[in-house]
Amino acid sequence: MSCAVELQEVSKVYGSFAALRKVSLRFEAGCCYVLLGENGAGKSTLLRMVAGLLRPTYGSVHIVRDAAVQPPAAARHSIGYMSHAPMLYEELTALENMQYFASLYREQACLAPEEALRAVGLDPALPRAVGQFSQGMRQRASLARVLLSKPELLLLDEPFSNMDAASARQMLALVAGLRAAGKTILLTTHQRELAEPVADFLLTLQAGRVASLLAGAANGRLHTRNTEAHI
Ligand SMILES: Nc1ncnc2c1ncn2[C@@H]1O[C@H](COP(=O)(O)OP(=O)(O)OP(=O)(O)O)[C@@H](O)[C@H]1O
Repeated sequence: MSCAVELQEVSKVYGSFAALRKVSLRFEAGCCYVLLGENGAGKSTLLRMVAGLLRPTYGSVHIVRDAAVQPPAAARHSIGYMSHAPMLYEELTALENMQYFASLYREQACLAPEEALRAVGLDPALPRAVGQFSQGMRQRASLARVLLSKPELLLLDEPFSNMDAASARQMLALVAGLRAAGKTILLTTHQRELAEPVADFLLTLQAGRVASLLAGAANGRLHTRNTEAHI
């Protein structure tokens, strides 16, 4: 099962300022959308709204899973949101972090902590605290935390930020693997050239509006759907 997302006439207004203006879009299930746009264009606002962390001032956001159409809050078990901040405990190891977050998913089948770390190429036995990790490792640990709950819809805010080129390529390969596993992915980035190979669609926002929606390099490339995939 995979999630599609529908936005109808969505606006987000702060005081007299509109961060998003009448955005109507459908994000198709199993596709990777790369969200582009200058600082302040509204990318994070859109992602946070799909995650159910922000409510639209006007309009509606719905998550569509098979026949079920739900607001994000009701579909939260299907949604994995990775924010700018890693949201990990710096003094704990990656495994201890995963064990802690897995313990929060009592009513939901989730990945084993070790499995989530291996899925992002981290050694669960690494005795180092996350605070001592490189930015690339930290971001991968953050992705592992998101993958723990086996979300079908992944919302990744700047997953390549502040990384060296090798770490960014590693993260990109992980995103490509998740796409191949049939996840729906919305990711924001300022690095268009880097992300384009995994994009089914490139969505550019400008001052809170959709400026363009173009086919990306991965568009039409068959997904190697792997129903056995755990990620
Ligand atoms: N809580 C808030 N109160 C007031 N204005 C806000 C709030 N959150 C966001 N904004 C404004 O809304 C606009 C869109 O912000 P958003 O973070 O979505 O942009 P972005 O495209 O993700 O930018 P960046 O690439 O810098 O992360 C910005 O002008 C921002 O200052």
